[in-house]
Amino acid sequence: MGPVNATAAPEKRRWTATYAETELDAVVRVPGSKSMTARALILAALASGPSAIHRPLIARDTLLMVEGLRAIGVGVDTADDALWTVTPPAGGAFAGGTAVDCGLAGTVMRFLPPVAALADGPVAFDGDPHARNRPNDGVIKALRDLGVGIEDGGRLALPFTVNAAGRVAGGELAVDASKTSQLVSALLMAAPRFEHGLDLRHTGDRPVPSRPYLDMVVQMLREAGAEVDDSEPNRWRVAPGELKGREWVIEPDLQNAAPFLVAAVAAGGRVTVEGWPTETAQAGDRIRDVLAQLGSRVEWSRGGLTVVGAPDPIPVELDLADAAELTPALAALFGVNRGPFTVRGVAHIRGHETDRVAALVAELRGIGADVDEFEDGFRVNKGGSRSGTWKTYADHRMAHAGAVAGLVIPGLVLDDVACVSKTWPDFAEAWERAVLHGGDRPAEETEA
Ligand SMILES: O=C(O)C1=C[C@@H](OP(=O)(O)O)[C@@H](O)[C@H](O)C1
Ligand SMILES: C=C(OP(=O)(O)O)C(=O)O
Repeated sequence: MGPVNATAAPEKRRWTATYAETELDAVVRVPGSKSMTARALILAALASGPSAIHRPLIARDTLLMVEGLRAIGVGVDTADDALWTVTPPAGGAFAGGTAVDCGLAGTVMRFLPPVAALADGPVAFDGDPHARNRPNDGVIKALRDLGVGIEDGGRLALPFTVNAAGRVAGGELAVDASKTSQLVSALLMAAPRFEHGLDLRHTGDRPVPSRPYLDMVVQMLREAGAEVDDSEPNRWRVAPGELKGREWVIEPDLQNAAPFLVAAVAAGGRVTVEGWPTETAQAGDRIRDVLAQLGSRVEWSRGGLTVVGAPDPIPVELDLADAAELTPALAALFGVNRGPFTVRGVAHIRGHETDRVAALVAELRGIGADVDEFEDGFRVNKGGSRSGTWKTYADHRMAHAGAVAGLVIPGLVLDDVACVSKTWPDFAEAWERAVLHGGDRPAEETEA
């Protein structure tokens, strides 16, 4: 079982980031992928029979998804931390007349409404205060275009109610998914249950960000038995049909792993993330190329992926449109005593847990860095090293960034580290273990 009240917004907790007195030598075990767990839960709920999810992520976002599914009549047994079982409602009939708390989870606020649209009555959605500022106009407009009634008080954002009538006709649909790829993932997963399936096009002026997540959803839909044609750019066709209940095995979360690998560069030394998949659709896999580009050694050893940090990382200009969640940790790496460093292509992270471009620029300037802000990114001209308070803005990845900065800046205090509960409640403890005690298995035991 997860901690009590693990779906509530966490109480704030100050934390002095762990300072790295010496080079790192750690082997780290990270929890399951948020994105795979969320998709497995949704596909299992839509399936015609029960499913099992091995090594699910147990964190606020996925527990909110579980609660949301339970609210519409899905049976989810979470008693065993290593294996969740999901039982769809009899006849696939989701229950209306209920409410869903999205917390701050993009996956919940986007993935669940199209499923709720199949329920037999209204389903109300709301979330944390900042969740109301996150872009959700795409989901609301798409469901309206599909003939589903939505009450949103004209806000085109949370809170809103899906006035479900038990069926969605489906068919052709055009959306602008430039603010979030999750809009496409959400519609594709529910599509096999639409009477005519879905012929979805992205017609926005800007590209869909975070594209590996679309490969992930297509792959998982096919594994569940759906017929998906994604052969044309910006178009996805999903045939109506049954989704099968099945066994899902969740990979380690590579976005949560990334700051640990970045730490090997920031503090020097080597860090291994156990069980890194050799083939994956996870966007976080991009960190391998990025760290190699900076001059680090990246190799398969010690039961996972090992990074030996570049002593003098090469300044880079990165387009992180496809893997933008890597931005905070990399910004902290170059923002302390280093630079130049440029990230572009990440305008959409202004709509993440906080405006991450603005937040990173503010916190890097707070430690004395010279930074230019652009609409779609920023440039660190010269890093800083002033200690003080690093604000996290209720954003787990801002906490990860503060942890990276604090490896090198003695006494850096994060105003709140509890926000990590969104995807890894024990992040701070795991970080401390990795920096001070060799991580989850002493490295000398794993020498091959
Ligand atoms: O589909 C998913 O599981 C995700 C897609 C991405 O969203 P955006 O496309 O909004 O960046 C990513 O940032 C998020 O953490 C998880
Ligand atoms: C953007 C993120 O989350 P969400 O799924 O809430 O969009 C994230 O985890 O970095």
